[in-house]
Amino acid sequence: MMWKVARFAAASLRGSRRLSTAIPAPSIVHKRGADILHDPWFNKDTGFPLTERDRLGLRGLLPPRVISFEQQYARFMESYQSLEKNTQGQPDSIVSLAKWRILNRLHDRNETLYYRVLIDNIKDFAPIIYTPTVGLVCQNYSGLFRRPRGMYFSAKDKGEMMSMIYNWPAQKVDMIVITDGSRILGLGDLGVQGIGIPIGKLDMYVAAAGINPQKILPIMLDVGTNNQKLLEDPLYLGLRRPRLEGDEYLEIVDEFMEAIHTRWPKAIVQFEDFQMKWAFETLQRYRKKFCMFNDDIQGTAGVALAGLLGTVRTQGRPLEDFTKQKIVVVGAGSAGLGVLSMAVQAVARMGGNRATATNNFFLLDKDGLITKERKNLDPAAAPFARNQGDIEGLKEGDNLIEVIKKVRPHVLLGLSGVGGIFNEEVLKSMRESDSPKPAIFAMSNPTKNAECTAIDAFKHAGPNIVFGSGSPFENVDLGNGKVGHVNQANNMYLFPGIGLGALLSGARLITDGMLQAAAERLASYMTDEEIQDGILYPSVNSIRHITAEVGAAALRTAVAEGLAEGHCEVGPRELQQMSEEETVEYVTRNMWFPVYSPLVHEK
Ligand SMILES: NC(=O)c1ccc[n+]([C@@H]2O[C@H](COP(=O)([O-])OP(=O)(O)OC[C@H]3O[C@@H](n4cnc5c(N)ncnc54)[C@H](O)[C@@H]3O)[C@@H](O)[C@H]2O)c1
Ligand SMILES: O=C(O)C[C@H](O)C(=O)O
Ligand SMILES: [Mg+2]
Repeated sequence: MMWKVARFAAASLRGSRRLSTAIPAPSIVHKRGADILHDPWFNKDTGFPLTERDRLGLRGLLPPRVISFEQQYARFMESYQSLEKNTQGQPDSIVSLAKWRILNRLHDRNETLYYRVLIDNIKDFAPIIYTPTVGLVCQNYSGLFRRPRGMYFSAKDKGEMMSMIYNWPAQKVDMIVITDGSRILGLGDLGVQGIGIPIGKLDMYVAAAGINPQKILPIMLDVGTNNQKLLEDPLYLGLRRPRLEGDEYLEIVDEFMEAIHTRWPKAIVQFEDFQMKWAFETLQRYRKKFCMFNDDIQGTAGVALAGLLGTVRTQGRPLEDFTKQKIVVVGAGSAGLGVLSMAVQAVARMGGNRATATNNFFLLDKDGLITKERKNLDPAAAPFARNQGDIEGLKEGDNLIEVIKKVRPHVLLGLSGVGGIFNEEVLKSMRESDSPKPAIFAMSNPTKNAECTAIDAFKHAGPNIVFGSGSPFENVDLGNGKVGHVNQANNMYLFPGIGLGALLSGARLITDGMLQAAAERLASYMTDEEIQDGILYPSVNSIRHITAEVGAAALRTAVAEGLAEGHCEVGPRELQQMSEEETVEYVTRNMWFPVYSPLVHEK
């Protein structure tokens, strides 16, 4: 990694705001003296100018020299580099956690500097503050816990949430990510320790969508855990009781949603990492009432759809040929079913027959191929259940190898949470695919839960595959100067834009139309040349630009569907009059960018 101050300057210029050269607008602070130094929203560490030190009662509380933002930035990056050097050769988990700690300490102390280093170095830092390290952080939460972040609502707070919500110190909240910790990545039920996920997702909201960090709120809904190990751990920080079920569970979520919308009626709520039954139930329950979405079902679906459409393009075929792609999905959970539902909508939009849209889809769960013969067939999976024998020899419960051999799919997509399930034999069988460029998506997280590694995919399935994974892998050297490109098929390419588009349009709801528009914009982002090289998604380095485009697409659809009520001083009529280009400009202009703003004290 090359860290240079020059890079800081270049990266800083990329943000649109800085081009105005204007002095940043002042921030109002209601504190004075040491209280400011202990508030990461306002703290500038040694960066407080002398006049500000005088005005805010800070004189004498800091060493006399004023250090510039650039110097503070360079100093942090040097510490980070040293840590990288000093931990060389140590196990990955130790190194990743050490990196997470140093970033987290900065986060706790000085948010402006933290978000600036995050934005400027997003490709290197996303794997630390987000997937995959965030999974490790959740697993080790009790030991890592120093300071709380976000809010915790537990089953014990029933009847109190309406008043508790006013304990949050910020006046305004725009973006909320909530989990109940019941399905954290592919790591299962982690109870209260799942709070790391909303924190990581919201960091991506700040980095990618420019949501102001003073207006984000990570939420943990602690309704107990069924993880026996945690229940027996004396240091476990959550409720030590089995999970609430049925109406008791829903009453808690209902109360939370009412409380949130009483205090912040326009806040957007993203549901994250709920076990499947509650993921679907809460989505159905709230999506017509509140501005909310479920990222695992809907965000994932859009990213996968963009990847599937890109796959069609890699084969040099027109997009409409998507209707002819044979797709095997491994994992019939919230994510897998979300992907197939969106794929059906895409087929219908391309003029395909909705009734026959599922003809080319094959769905497996832990018991193998799902057919109509399945005993206790889950109603959510029923639309994708095959008829036995509609491809020769295909039958209920066929294992993955049998399905691949009989179907010869164009795409193999894993959302099972089972690491290594695309083993050598499975990958080799993809060589018989009917596609000249078979696609393999190992979308489960974190890294050890990925269905296969990138190296194994190219090694066993062949160098001409297209590859995507939920967690990041290095590109693969295929020899002779050829590179096997690794796409990070992760919902981070969509959820920030969906949330931002909803926020800036003032959408009452998040509709299928908005989600489709977001996915289609992502799908069309790549050039034909990139697609030919197997590159389906843009570099994480350009995530702000992608998010602006995706956000604008969602916003325009909200306007077209008559759902946009406007945001701040921009009303629905003005939104309606904006051209496509102006919408993107409007979205970009509204992204928060971390700079030290002058602090003005008000009682
Ligand atoms: N890349 C992304 O953006 C993204 C987004 C969402 C979820 N995910 C990942 O997808 C995984 C699943 O998430 P989910 O919410 O759908 O979980 P889930 O628990 O709802 O579903 C998991 C599904 O996998 C099936 N399964 C388990 N073992 C299997 C096996 N051996 N063979 C075939 N199927 C098997 C289960 O029967 C179930 O249908 C997680 O690892 C999660 O991290 C990735
Ligand atoms: O969190 C991620 O990286 C993607 C996704 O939401 C998941 O649950 O795995
Ligand atoms: Mg998730």
